[in-house]
Amino acid sequence: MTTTAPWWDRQLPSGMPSHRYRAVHDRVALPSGPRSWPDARLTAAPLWVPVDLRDGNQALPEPMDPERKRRMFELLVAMGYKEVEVGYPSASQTDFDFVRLLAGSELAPPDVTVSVFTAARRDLVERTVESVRGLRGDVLIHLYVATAPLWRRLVLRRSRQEVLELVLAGARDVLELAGDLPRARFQFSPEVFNLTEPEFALEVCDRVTALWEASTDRPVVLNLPVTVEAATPNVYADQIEWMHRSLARREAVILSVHPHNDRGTGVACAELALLAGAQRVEGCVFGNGERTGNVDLATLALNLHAQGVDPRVDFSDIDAVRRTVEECTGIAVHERHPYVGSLVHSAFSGTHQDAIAKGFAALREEARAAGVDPRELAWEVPYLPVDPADLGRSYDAVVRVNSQSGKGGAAYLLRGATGIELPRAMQVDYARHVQRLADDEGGEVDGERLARLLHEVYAPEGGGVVLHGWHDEHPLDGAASVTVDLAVEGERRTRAFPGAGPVEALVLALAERGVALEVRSLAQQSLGAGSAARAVSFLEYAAAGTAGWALGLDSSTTGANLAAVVSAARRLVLGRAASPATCASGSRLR
Ligand SMILES: CC(=O)SCCNC(=O)CCNC(=O)[C@H](O)C(C)(C)COP(=O)(O)OP(=O)(O)OC[C@H]1O[C@@H](n2cnc3c(N)ncnc32)[C@H](O)[C@@H]1OP(=O)(O)O
Ligand SMILES: CC(C)C(=O)C(=O)O
Repeated sequence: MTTTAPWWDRQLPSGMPSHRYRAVHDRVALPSGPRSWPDARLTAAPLWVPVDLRDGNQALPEPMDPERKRRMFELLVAMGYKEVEVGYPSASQTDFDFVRLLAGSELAPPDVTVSVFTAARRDLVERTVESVRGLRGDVLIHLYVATAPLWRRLVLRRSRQEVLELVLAGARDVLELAGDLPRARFQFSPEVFNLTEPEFALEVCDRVTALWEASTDRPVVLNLPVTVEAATPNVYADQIEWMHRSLARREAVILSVHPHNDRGTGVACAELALLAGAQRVEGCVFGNGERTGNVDLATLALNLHAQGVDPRVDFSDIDAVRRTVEECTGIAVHERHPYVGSLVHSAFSGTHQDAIAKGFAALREEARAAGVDPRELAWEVPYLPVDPADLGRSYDAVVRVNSQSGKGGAAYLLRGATGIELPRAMQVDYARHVQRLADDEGGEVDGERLARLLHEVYAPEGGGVVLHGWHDEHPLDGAASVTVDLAVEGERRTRAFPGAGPVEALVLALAERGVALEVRSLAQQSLGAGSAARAVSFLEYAAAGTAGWALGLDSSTTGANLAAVVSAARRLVLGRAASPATCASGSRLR
């Protein structure tokens, strides 16, 4: 195969020392075998195990104090997690005390399994077992030993055989010290599984499950971690599928994964591992953990939700979850974090806003036609993979306006802030003003500012045009007429216009005073209901080679129409003052 780059690829060697690294395939060869994960589908949530209180906690610059541990635990339980790794009780007094707190209180419900972590050292196992005595529910004693060659050579300084013996000695200690605890089960993790020779990982795991006599009544958790992510997720999927097919006592094993996120593909690793036969996932709620973190349980759960699969944990108030996690870890969740970031349901760009607004309108219309709440309908809104309302978010932040936005976004936000639905052609004109404002002021334009802008542009004050009053007369023996009491630039006159309607009369009165305009279209909308109802009029006018829009608001539709004509006249007068050639903010007629 040639390595010559095609003509369209002009990238040059970077000069970075990439030659110092070796691909995982060159370090750990996976035995070939059948592979079914590429065709599998995720149809059910796995057993989730948050390790925020252990793996997440050990990675914090300032580990959680007892109060924060407690809050995190309560949150996890309230969200519906049924197995929680609560600490490394032999490693710190805080962790030991926390497990004792759980044992001596009602904090851990009986249906929640409490998992505790230990290395393979007898004194550490002893202390671990001491910590869990008296717990009401199931207990999982989680033993780990690194099995990968680099760790064997540099960290443990033991041969393969010696590492196997270390594991078995630890497993014997666990069995001896905790085997008689009524509700204890065991877990083993060959740490750095992903960089361990598969046959060795298999041998170690099979020896442990044999020693612990794994059975369907007392299954053993085999947790195969991506301790340091080092390969593309398909490699991990192959490793998991091979283990899944090769393990002895498979029916007595709960196959678990524990991906880290060094390559940024922890979520992909977990998902592909589930396709490949894993049944349980360890991770942290928003991906806290060593280096780039543990796999993000929120993303995994909500990825399922967004595919129509019940995640079996509750993220319906995701911001409350985020606040607690942030307070407990002291680490802020990024604005672009999947599902939970403050910006992830917001669209600033015009085409996205347009599409989202159309999606919402279609949903509203479908719901209206079917006589149901929109939340009962299948979610199909472009650019929004999930309904923000499912996560306890309002729609307020969905569309946000800045200089990248278009007419759809501005109109959408204005509608939310004022209830006013601009006619489509007026949206185009208004968007130009919004764009100018966003460019001039920089940053974001909120709904309140959009409402002010609407009034400033389309219903300006001043211009010397004041409609003091009007009335119509319908004499029984004569022609109807409308009388208009109008001031233009300080000069007030009252005049009757026989045969004219109110709008026409006002237009004629203005023309007499040198403010000529032609009404091209007039549309109305009512705002609110009952005695508080108000009418809004949208007037499109032409005058002296220009066209423009004006807005009128009043308690009656006629009053709103007349107010819109006054607004148009003011715009013309103000525009003349600003520039004799063009009308203020109006567009020239072609
Ligand atoms: C991938 C993971 O997340 S693993 C979990 C990591 N978590 C933590 O380390 C948090 C808490 N840890 C601690 O507080 C400490 O490491 C303790 C209390 C457990 C042990 O402390 P120390 O006895 O001082 O050992 P220290 O941490 O310096 O070094 C680890 C020792 O354990 C050995 N070791 C490492 N893993 C294991 C294991 N799974 N089983 C047995 N021994 C192990 C190392 O080879 C090293 O031994 P050495 O001192 O003979 O070289
Ligand atoms: C030992 C296991 C579970 C672990 O924390 C890891 O490998 O990251």
